[in-house]
Amino acid sequence: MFQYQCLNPISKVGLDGFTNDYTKTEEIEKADAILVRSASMHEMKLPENIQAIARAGAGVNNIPLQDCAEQGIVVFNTPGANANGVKEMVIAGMLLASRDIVGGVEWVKQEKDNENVGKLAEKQKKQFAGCEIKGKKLGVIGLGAIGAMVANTAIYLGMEVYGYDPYISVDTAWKLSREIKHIANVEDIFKECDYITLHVPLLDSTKGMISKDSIAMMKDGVVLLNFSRDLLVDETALIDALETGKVKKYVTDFANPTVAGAKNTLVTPHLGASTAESEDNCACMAVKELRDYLENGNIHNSVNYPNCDMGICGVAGRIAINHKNVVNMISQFATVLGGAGMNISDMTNKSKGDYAYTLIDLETPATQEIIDKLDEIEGVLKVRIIK
Ligand SMILES: NC(=O)C1=CN([C@@H]2O[C@H](COP(=O)(O)OP(=O)(O)OC[C@H]3O[C@@H](n4cnc5c(N)ncnc54)[C@H](O)[C@@H]3O)[C@@H](O)[C@H]2O)C=CC1
Ligand SMILES: O=C(O)CCC(=O)C(=O)O
Repeated sequence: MFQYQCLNPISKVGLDGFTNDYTKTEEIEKADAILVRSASMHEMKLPENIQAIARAGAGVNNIPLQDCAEQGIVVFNTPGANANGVKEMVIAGMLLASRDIVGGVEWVKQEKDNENVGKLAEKQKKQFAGCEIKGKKLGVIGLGAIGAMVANTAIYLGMEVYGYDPYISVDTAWKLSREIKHIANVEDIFKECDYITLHVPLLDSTKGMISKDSIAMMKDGVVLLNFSRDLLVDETALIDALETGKVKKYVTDFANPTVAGAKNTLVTPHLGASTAESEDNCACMAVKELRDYLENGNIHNSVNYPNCDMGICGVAGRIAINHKNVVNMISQFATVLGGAGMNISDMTNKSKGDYAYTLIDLETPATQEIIDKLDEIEGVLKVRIIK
């Protein structure tokens, strides 16, 4: 039996993927797993009983990944599961920034009691007019699940698309339209593009990537779209650029006091993934990942531990060991198991950065005594009997 806690509302369609062996708890001390969306976990103390955290979404900047890894807690996300939802918001954002659609709608509302509203509209509409996106240059920074979809869709809309991602995955590269121009230097995007959209994770290396200097390189009247995270942009510098008209519009999904009432901003309340489809997709993927980890020890889509798969646990015994990626671990595991007369029938060891994971199938079920001995080995962070 397993217990899980939800730190945010998680789609029922996804939670229905848990079998009767799972129950929901409000007590973190009882939970084996946590499901989370955007709730910040940085100040939370995670008890030893927590085995895994699944972020029903892409961005994991709300989770202390390193601390979790150090506690042997595997953190998952759901790559691509909400990408279409965000892509549709980005396309909407480009259109809303191109004509003053929001201002026009507001104007009509204000004139709701004016019986000449139709006639007046013909006179007033020029103040809300703008341009089309067809033929304009769009720079996409970050060509992962979302960026690739935005780039491909913009091609269909007749835009000239420049794509920049020095770490692009082979899978995503295959999915990109051949009409997208591959940009090797992000400054070319700053200098050339009419619209620039950000689709990178918030990391130390990406924080503040849109700075006073990068804004200075941009074309006058550029539109900046940020559906990734607010800290990617030096928003104080951006507000100055919006005041002068250097940046025509800032479309952002991240409300904060700096941008909420600022001139020429279109701010949405983190709505990118708020569609029934995205919420269901993320929750289904998150639940699947947690179940495979808790029931079989397999890891798929972890952001702090390596992927590892030994299939469904149909053997007599299986143990999972989360440990530091240091020398001599496997021989120590084998010594403990061999010393207890336990024969290893299969084994996988994978590493990711400073952390590693070993799954061991045994011809006999593991005992608590063995687990305690493995736990004593220096560098071992967590040991679990799967079966
Ligand atoms: N507004 C919303 O509701 C949502 C926001 N997001 C945000 O969007 C971000 C991207 O999401 P996905 O596309 O699903 O993630 P992803 O992991 O599929 O793609 C991120 C891409 O950024 C690239 N990248 C990393 N550093 C870079 C750099 N310095 N310059 C250029 N490219 C760089 C990576 O190589 C990768 O291809 C998330 O990390 C999250 O912060 C994601 C989903 C919903
Ligand atoms: O769960 C949400 O609504 C936020 C989605 C998001 O920002 C993400 O997946 O990175």
